[in-house]
Amino acid sequence: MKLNVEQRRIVELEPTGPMLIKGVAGSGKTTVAIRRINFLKDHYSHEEDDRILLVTYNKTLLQYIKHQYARMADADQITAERLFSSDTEVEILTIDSLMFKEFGRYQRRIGKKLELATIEQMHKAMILAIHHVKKSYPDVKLLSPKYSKFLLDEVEWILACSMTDAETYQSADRIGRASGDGGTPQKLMKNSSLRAAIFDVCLYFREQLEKEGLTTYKQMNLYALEEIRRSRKQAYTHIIIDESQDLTRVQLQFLKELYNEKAHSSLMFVADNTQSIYPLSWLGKGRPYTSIGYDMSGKSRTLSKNYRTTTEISTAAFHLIEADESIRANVDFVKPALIDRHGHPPIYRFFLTPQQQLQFLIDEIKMLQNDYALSEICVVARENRHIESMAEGLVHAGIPSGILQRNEPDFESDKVKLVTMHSIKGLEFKVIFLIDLNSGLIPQDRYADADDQRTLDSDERRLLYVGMTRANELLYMSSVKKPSKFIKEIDRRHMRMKKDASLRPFESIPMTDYRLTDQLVDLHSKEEVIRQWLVRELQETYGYPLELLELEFQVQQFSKKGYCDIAVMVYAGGDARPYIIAEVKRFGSGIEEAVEQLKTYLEADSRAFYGIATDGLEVKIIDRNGEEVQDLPKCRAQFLPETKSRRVYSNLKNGKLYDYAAEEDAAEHIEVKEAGQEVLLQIHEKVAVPLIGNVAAGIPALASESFETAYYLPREWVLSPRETFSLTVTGDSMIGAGIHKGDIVIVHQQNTASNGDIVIAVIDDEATMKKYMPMGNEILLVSENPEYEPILMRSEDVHINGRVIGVLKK
Ligand SMILES: Nc1ncnc2c1ncn2[C@@H]1O[C@H](COP(=O)(O)OP(=O)(O)OP(=O)(O)O)[C@@H](O)[C@H]1O
Repeated sequence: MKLNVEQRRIVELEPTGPMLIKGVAGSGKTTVAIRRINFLKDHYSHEEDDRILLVTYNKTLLQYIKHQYARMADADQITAERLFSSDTEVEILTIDSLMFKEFGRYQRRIGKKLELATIEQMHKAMILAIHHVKKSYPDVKLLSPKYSKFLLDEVEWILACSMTDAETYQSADRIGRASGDGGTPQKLMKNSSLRAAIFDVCLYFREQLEKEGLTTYKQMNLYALEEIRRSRKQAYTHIIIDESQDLTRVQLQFLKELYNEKAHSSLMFVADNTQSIYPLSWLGKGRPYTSIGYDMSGKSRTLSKNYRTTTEISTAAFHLIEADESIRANVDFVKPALIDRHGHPPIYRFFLTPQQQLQFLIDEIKMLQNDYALSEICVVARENRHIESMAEGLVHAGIPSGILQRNEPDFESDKVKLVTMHSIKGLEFKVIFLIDLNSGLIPQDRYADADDQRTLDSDERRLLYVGMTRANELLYMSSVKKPSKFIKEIDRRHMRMKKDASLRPFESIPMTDYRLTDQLVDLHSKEEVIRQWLVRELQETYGYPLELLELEFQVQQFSKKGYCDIAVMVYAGGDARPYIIAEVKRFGSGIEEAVEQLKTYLEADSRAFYGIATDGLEVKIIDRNGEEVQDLPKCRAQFLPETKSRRVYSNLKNGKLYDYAAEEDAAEHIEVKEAGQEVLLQIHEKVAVPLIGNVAAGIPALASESFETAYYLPREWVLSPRETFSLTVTGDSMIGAGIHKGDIVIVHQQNTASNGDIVIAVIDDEATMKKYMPMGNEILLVSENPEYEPILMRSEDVHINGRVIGVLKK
């Protein structure tokens, strides 16, 4: 794999103490972290005691890194072999294993063995603590067994933040913390008797456990920190901390103690706060690095290109994040930059029962097996119980499946993997099924207090974002009974109902937006909701103008008359005939009957080609032989009453717009008018401009060969016919300049450009269309779309492929 310019620069950064690498999901943070190890080893690890540590968040991630490297090409494998050989100079370890080792030393030193308390033991100690402290704080309502769960959580947080004295807790900002379980009305004010009481609970709780020879995971970390501080064993010259946004304060302090600061040492925090999913994490909540003793000003680098997923999946995932101001306001928030890698938009399905969802997965996985190994498919749910029951269902249906174990994850065997959203962090699969995205389950419905629930919603939203951004190629999402409110926040335009079909998921349309109402008898019928959705889909997604749609279209079946719910009429030889017919049923009522009805209509009227039956939940498309087909055809120009293809030509050479029409079958027959004028322009000479591909592919080296499609333009619109080509626009980075996906850009092949030109530029072997703005030795490539950040590049890293001189717009 070839790193991009920014990634390479980070790998080769000169070590200057603490530094921060911020990046969006899939931007290569882990990749960069691993590559950097060898760079440090080769150039900044020359003293005898120099050692390098890469810390991963958990064992799954550690195993995953090993697994990924084992599958890489030769050059990378050499990297891997160097890393995973029994090399005393480099260690790749989980934060837990590091701390557990130190905890062991602590126990040996004090000569006492401490066991991890079970949930029940912790609960018991908490109840004792509540009763004990209540005596001193009789007025504090929170001191009640009813709130033991919340108090336990708060105590864990106090310990995780190493607040070892009451004053620190009294003045702490409880960023991202709820104020109480079950809708406790009090907010936990600073310097209050409430906080004093909670801190006493914390002390007494620890005492109780210790008496029993017990400890908690968070307390164990504190012991480890105490031990490392005693031994002052600064063991590593370079430390790279992956997923640092999820570490607790104690864990961060612990790593700081391991850092052996020298003139050539480095401490690299690799983070993405948008993926911070643990409520006890310290930096992920937006706290500054100064809170752990580091000033990162001028020491941070950003990776914003998501290489893992397609633009379609990234866009849908980002919609979730965009809807939450508190996530975007985080100091270290990085807006993802989209890359020109396109694929299938996420598929969303809604089901009435878990059995329907299971059946859908079974059918879909069986179909996917033609293109994917089972090990490339992963099913992800919010809760363990959902993956357990899904695993059982899949195995029962004969699909080899297994839950990915945290400690010993099996990535190799050819089985569908199942995992929770928390555990999939850092991993990736070609196909992801996110199941049970149900109301009340994600986000969990835990607090009556609106502020508390909002805080929890943000955490849960990030969790779903993590899940969505794990997919390399295909993302499925599904809900049962009632969809999660997050689903509604993802614009339907970014989702599909079915694989390889353009149909978007069902959405209920308000009656005020109903279309073709003049053809309706009963606006209130239950089927109408479904029909209106399908009308909109036929119009917006498939491009059939409303004038072509007829409702209650009459089909003559011998002596009987039938009426199909929608007919899409097309023109052929001047006459309109039905082309697609549709039957709709009440939401969720099944489509078998509708499919049978369609078949008889298609038999009766041999002019119709396709039928579509749907109840909003299920959809089936058939051809006139009754065979199932993947999708409906989109509207084509020849379906319309006229046969000319009409476009607008925006001539960037003179800034004028023209109405442009070409015959569908004889492209050289063109008519051109200045926009809005009646008079046709005289065309003395025409040139054929070949369509050689799309913008993402750029202009190939041998662009002078003959190509199938060409657009004919007046000679004066181009500069030099032999160096003029056309490309289809694939992305939406220039919508502000009126250039949209599907438009055709006319490009003059050239290697230079002037300020303000729209150019096809190649960066890292990838072509892209941008506005060109030179700035000294660097070049600013600007998108005309606020969603995309400008890219500043060194001139030598940018290759100009051509200049856009005109746009043929639909
Ligand atoms: N320059 C590149 N070219 C092609 N693929 C890349 C490049 N950089 C990274 N990738 C690929 O993108 C995917 C994501 O990389 P990686 O896991 O390192 O990202 P990350 O930022 O750590 O992701 P996350 O935070 O979401 O876990 C991997 O499949 C990796 O191989």
